[in-house]
Amino acid sequence: MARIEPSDGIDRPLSAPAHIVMEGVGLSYFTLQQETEALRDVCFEIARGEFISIVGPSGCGKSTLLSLISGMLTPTQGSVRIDGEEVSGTSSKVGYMLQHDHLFEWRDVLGNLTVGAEIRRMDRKKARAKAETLLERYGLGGFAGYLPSQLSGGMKQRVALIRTLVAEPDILLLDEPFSALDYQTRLTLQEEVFRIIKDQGTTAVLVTHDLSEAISMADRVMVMSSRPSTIRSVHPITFEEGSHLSPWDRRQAGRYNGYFNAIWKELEQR
Ligand SMILES: Nc1ncnc2c1ncn2[C@@H]1O[C@H](COP(=O)(O)OP(=O)(O)OP(=O)(O)O)[C@@H](O)[C@H]1O
Repeated sequence: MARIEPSDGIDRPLSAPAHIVMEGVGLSYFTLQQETEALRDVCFEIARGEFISIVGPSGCGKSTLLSLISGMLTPTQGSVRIDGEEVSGTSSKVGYMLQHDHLFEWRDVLGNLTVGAEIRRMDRKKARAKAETLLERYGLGGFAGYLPSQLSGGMKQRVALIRTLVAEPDILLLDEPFSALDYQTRLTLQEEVFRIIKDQGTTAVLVTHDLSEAISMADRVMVMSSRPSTIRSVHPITFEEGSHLSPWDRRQAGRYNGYFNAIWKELEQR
């Protein structure tokens, strides 16, 4: 029987330089009626090019964590740094992919891909050329003139990913990007998105409720506790068969079930 590496849940120092660092991060939401403490004393480092999955109970603060990395939220305590610099506001270096594609229905695929460049008043020609190259590379070459309503759900999510990549982000934040898709499309897109991220060497942080997705895509899986949430444990995911197995191959690999059972038990304990 295949053995899995023991994981004591303790985060180890990175072997590569840190790309994203959170130190003592706390985040509370304030409304007229109440204060909601979402995160407390969150500390972690993510290396450049690393793929991290975040799992945890519903409402524990996973999306909040991504918003802090993206600069859409500012921590109430502690600091968030990217490449050693304190995050202050949003940046085109950080891309976001969400559960729903949020494509503009009245713009064709190419128009959707270049909208970010237009808003940021970047070179339109350059953005258009980049968009066309990416469409070609990722199998949507013939669809530049299609409207979103003429595409399948999986194709629309692929366009949403390409739209993010046009800005050449260093960091990709993925907030349940496959959860609205049917099972077969979800598996196919996981394969494609994984390959694209590895091709580009992008640092990726995936929030998901699907433990199988978390384990099959990530270098490390972070488990969050319930609210006020902190990082409960970190599980490095390694396979004897090699480090560049696709998500599909990882699911068939010997250590996969061991990881699944260990993390599932933790999630059950809350
Ligand atoms: N804008 C807001 N104002 C007040 N409270 C908020 C706001 N956004 C989130 N919260 C609260 O903060 C907590 C964390 O929310 P968040 O969306 O980050 O959790 P999550 O782990 O991503 O949830 P889920 O797994 O259900 O998607 C929740 O209790 C939520 O109700």
